[in-house]
Amino acid sequence: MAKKNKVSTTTRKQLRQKEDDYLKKLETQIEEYDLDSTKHTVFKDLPICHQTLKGLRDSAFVKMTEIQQKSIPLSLKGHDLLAAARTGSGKTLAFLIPVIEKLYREKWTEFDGLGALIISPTRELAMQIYEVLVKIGRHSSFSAGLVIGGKDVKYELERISKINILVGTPGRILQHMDQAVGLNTSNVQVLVLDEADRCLDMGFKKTLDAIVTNLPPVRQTLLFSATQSQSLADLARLSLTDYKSVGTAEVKDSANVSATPETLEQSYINVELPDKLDILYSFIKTHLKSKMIVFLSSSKQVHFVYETFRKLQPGISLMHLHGRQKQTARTETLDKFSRAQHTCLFATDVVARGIDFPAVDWVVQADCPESVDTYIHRVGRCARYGKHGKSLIMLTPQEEEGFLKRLKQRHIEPNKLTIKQSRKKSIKPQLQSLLFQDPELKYLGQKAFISYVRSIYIQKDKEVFKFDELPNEEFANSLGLPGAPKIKMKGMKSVERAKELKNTSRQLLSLSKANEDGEIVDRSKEVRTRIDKMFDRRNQTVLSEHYLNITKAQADEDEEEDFMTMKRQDHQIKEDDLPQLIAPSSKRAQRKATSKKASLAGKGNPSKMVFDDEGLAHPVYELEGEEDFHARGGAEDQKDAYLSKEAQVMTTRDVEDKKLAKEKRQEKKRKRLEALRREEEAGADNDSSADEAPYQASIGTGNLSDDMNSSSDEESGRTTKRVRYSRDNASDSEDNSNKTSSKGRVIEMEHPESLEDLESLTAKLLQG
Ligand SMILES: Nc1ncnc2c1ncn2[C@@H]1O[C@H](COP(=O)(O)OP(=O)(O)OP(=O)(O)O)[C@@H](O)[C@H]1O
Repeated sequence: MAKKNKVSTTTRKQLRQKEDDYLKKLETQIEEYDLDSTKHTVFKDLPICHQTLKGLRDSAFVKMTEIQQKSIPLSLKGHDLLAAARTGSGKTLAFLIPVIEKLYREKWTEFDGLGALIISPTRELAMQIYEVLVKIGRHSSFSAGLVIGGKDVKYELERISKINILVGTPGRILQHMDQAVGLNTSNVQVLVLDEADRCLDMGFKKTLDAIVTNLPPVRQTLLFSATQSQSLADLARLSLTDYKSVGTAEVKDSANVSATPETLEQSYINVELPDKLDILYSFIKTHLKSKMIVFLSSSKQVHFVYETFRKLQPGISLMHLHGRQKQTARTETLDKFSRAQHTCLFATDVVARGIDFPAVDWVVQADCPESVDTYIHRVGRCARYGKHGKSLIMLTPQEEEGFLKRLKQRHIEPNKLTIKQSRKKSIKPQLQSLLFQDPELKYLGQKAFISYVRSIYIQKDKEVFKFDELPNEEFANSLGLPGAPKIKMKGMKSVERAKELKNTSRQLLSLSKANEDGEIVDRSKEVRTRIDKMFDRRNQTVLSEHYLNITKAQADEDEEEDFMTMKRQDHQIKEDDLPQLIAPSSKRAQRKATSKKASLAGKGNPSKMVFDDEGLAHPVYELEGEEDFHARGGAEDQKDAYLSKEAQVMTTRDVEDKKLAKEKRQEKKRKRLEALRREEEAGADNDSSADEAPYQASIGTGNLSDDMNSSSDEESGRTTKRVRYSRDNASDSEDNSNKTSSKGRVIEMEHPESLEDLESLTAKLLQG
């Protein structure tokens, strides 16, 4: 046994030695590795471990892409890196391989905690990176974890301490850093930012800074992106000092090099904004055998186009994906779209970056992107890894010149396409009819309109996006809306901004038929059809429902319209016409407002009015036997006589009513006593005097006393509790015919075991 142990110890020592030798050899190979990328074209040439090589081979990765050839050796040598390469050129592997290798060479184990942190700006991208990591790292012994928003944070918390390589979105990673006791970041060896320019931009600045302050200053940092826009100051935040750049010059602005894939065929069409949906629909109809992504500027746009096009049934499966969907729905769509052959996905820029959808034929940018970078990322969803792909961007006449100029500066020159009029189909009537039938759709349309207008308004590049020139009314009609929703700007901070908005708000105000003083122009003389009116009515309901129910949750949902509110132009009603709907603020005042008594108070005594044949109202005495009445004299003269006569009648009636009520009461009590007597007789046989545990309960207004007993009914085989019911009821004391004293009168009942028992007991008591 001892010998065996000795052998195994020796073997272990030998193994360790062998491993150390292997690691030393790897280190030497890395040091001596020739950085001339043309010399090494396959992964096998790289100084990386067997396990990683096997993982790559199993995943059918054999030949390296250009960015991989250039960047992996540098990363292996331990340099910080700023790498840029076209979309779909294999950047994911370019950073994952060095991460795995670094931990391998450091002999990382699960007890060493977190060794590498990979940050991605979107959940979808993080998921994808994680999948590739699991694929190529399947023969390694590290543990990997994915932390993204929308997932169960508690579940993640429990496991996070054992993770060696963590992939996630900035917000969720920081949340874990704040919450997870087990997440020790003091040992992190490598930090990776995928889509670095996005991670570094203002939206993520604070979060990223907070994450970085939790990391050790001595570490390797790798930044990857298809576009590079960050300043040196941004890089300094990440303590990138002596870093190497790969491919950044090409991507940025070197002469004649476009940042888009060479295999991508790019085109554009000039489309008037109100024709956009017609063209989009016609495009989809003529590309039914394609897999395409249609980019729109906002979630609301996506939602609206998806819902309406779905109803129009173009003949291809439709999907939609945007950031306001639940994570499960997003993941499901992502998965479905990846697997589908012919399909159309309407999406926001949430999938513009990094997502590797297989075999996408077309990328259609229905709304102009905010920048050339976004354009590059969007079109990069097709033509990936050397495959062929096509892109189409729709530019309005206002956007065309400016955006083409921007593209040209980055050496992107899409071909102009024209639309065959014969293939163009107008869907405006269908949209109008759909929105007319479905108020929810109409509501979506209004939201889509507003979010589009807003998206144009907030764009920084005013040479491309001209808010003032938007054909609002026509655009609204093209969405199927009867008119442009009125948009009220909020939060205008600077005078300049206010000035800028003056023209446009005037334009919008004129649409709402109100003059500059805010007076409503009389629309009664306009010719309005029955359908117009119905439309208005429905619309009112929809809006009121949504706007009256705005809660905090909804406010979150509507954050996009933070500085805008919507008011339908044809909803303007003069304030005088409206009933007072101002809600009282205090609870007391609210109670008062809803109390009938309070609402009648202060209105004086009510007087009954009767309407004559002409519909005129009269006090009741005026119309009683009208002719006789007038024969007896004027109304004022007869008023007092009439009132005293009526008072006499009422007194007589009152006496009769009281008498009748007393008789009814006596009859009821007589019946009740009879029933009680019958019950007492029937209950005498089963009575038990055995003391049992007290039982407390209360039913209705009667009190069950503490001396309630329960007994066991052995015959029936179930526990039957008997309760002594002592009633102290004021009405009983009035009853002189009752010989039993009302106080302490005992009614013995079966204690209710079930709800039915309870109900029957209540019924019995009430009867009694
Ligand atoms: N060496 C390789 N051999 C074969 N296929 C590869 C190789 N490297 C990457 N790929 C494939 O190329 C596609 C694009 O890779 P990846 O998603 O890493 O691109 P990317 O440069 O990160 O793109 P983006 O800029 O859009 O994020 C993926 O399907 C990936 O599997």
